Amino acid sequence: MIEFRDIEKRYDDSEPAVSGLNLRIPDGRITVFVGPSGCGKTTSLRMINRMVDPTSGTIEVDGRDVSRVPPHELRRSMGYVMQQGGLLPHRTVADNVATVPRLLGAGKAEARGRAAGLLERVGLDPALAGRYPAQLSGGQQQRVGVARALAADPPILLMDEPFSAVDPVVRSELQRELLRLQDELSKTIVFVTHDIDEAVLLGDQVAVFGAGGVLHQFSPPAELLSAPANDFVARFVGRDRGFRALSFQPASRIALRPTSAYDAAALASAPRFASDGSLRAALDAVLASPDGVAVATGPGGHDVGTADATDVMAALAAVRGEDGAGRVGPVPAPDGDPGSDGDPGSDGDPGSAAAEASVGGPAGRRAPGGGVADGVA
Ligand SMILES: Nc1ncnc2c1ncn2[C@@H]1O[C@H](COP(=O)(O)OP(=O)(O)OP(=O)(O)O)[C@@H](O)[C@H]1O
Repeated sequence: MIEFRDIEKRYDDSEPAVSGLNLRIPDGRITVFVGPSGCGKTTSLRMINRMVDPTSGTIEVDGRDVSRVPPHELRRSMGYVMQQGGLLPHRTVADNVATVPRLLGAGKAEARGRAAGLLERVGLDPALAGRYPAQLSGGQQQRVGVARALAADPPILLMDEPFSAVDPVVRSELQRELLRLQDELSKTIVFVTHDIDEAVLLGDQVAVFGAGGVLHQFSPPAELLSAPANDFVARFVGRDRGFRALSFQPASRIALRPTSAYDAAALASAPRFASDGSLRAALDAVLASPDGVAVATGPGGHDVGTADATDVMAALAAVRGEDGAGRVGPVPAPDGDPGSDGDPGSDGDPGSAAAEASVGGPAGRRAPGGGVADGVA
């Protein structure tokens, strides 16, 4: 576990970059730091591996105060991926990745073999291994950056806006790839972004920062969407948070109709959604259907029933009727902010409801069957 205790960081006499930060980052999960520009996300991330030292307070990793650990030793246990990949321009892709095992004492052949395995793992075409970074696309460079960060097999991965410089399609691919990798590797990942959609998609836990490096909320994404801690978080999450929250409700709540009730020809071309996916993906399929009817598929890909908008809304109404964590909405509109665009700028509300920074219960990242990954992209 990574624990921030009463952390403050001041670079100079101006407003603190981070203030009063108390946070416990769980092992084996993805924790996302999100917030508008300049709110201390990168500073907080860099204090974990001592690229930046706090002005006061302590950070512990597995109970060890990081200020007592030599930075080079600390960084061996933490991979770091930055926005531009941070690759060495005069070394080939394979050498960029093999450098880390070489530094850790592996022989040349072993390091090369490990690099090839890692590049395959992050989905990079082996034919690109001999190229130089400048000969790769932005998305390919980021894959190499992730492979390099994983080369020492560190338990912790720090990722600073790793996908922000690539186009939306590649970004979505990289996000899915990261979730797939994480299912295999279960690293403790701390991921910085200013994009709330990315935070909600990737995070098991999401920390929302505001002006002056104040933490406003630390919650699983479903809770962030259904119960923002204050007006600042509500504005940051955006007006369509109710729709986004559908990503966390299972499509299995829909009472499906038999496929035999519909015209076979219309059925063949109707959009599909996974019956074990999310309500959001189901609603999307229904809305995309010319006839307003979508077909649910089972785990083997075969058709198991159909649904229309009424069926999806009935499932939603059932969810909304329930108490507790399954709540989708409604969420009270933030005072005086009828037209939020999801980016509250720097007009945070540091004095409002204190951020709850303890880590509770199991994370609720995705609806059963990984439906969110499809639904949010
Ligand atoms: N080396 C530095 N010297 C002085 N001030 C700094 C330094 N690094 C960051 N800051 C200031 O600290 C504050 C927080 O910066 P930080 O980079 O942590 O924010 P951020 O939330 O990651 O922003 P962005 O999303 O724009 O990357 C900002 O006001 C920034 O100007």
